[in-house]
Amino acid sequence: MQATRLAIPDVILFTPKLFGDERGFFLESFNQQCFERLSGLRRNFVQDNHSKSQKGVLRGLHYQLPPKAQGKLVRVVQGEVFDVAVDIRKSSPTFGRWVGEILSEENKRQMWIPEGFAHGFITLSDTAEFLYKTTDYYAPDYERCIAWNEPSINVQWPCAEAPVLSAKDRQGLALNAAETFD
Ligand SMILES: Cc1cn([C@H]2C[C@H](O)[C@@H](COP(=O)(O)OP(=O)(O)O[C@H]3O[C@@H](C)C(=O)[C@@H](O)[C@H]3O)O2)c(=O)[nH]c1=O
Repeated sequence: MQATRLAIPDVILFTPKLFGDERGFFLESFNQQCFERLSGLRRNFVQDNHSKSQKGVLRGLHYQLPPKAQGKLVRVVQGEVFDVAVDIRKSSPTFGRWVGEILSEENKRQMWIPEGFAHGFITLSDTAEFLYKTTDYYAPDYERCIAWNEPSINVQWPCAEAPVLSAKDRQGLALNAAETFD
């Protein structure tokens, strides 16, 4: 496993070591010791999630507030997405800034989205299956959504047409109206 810190260095891109042979391939999709060594963090992942999306579907920008904040370790096992993390920690020098990376079946990369970040992705392939581990349980009362197209964040989503959104995501808040992290 190789780790690269992104322009917001608390967000980490992991590239697993791939063992290919005539049967196919093998990789370690999660190894607690490697995660701790490469990130310098100790986290207890308690939930695994799996979603499938059609092309043009955008899910985000989502987060849970403390005491139910979630760190997320995300990856794609089928298809391709553009995955985005937005720093919403008020005390951070990069508050309101975003980073984005392509995650795909092909590159097998994983992104660590720490607590204190809003997260979203857009599906670039016909379909995409998205898997992620979280450091706390789903808690709908603490769940919040910032609008995917919040102008002050200005994520450069790689899509020409209007994305497909859930009813909830169409109600995403402006950054200055959203509860964020102290
Ligand atoms: C996220 C989640 C949803 N659900 C249910 C609630 C709802 O009926 C259905 C679909 O939920 P949503 O529309 O919120 O799913 P989705 O839009 O895929 O939400 C996810 O988006 C990405 C970007 C994230 O970062 C995740 O943390 C999560 O917020 O699944 C759970 O039971 N457990 C969960 O952990």
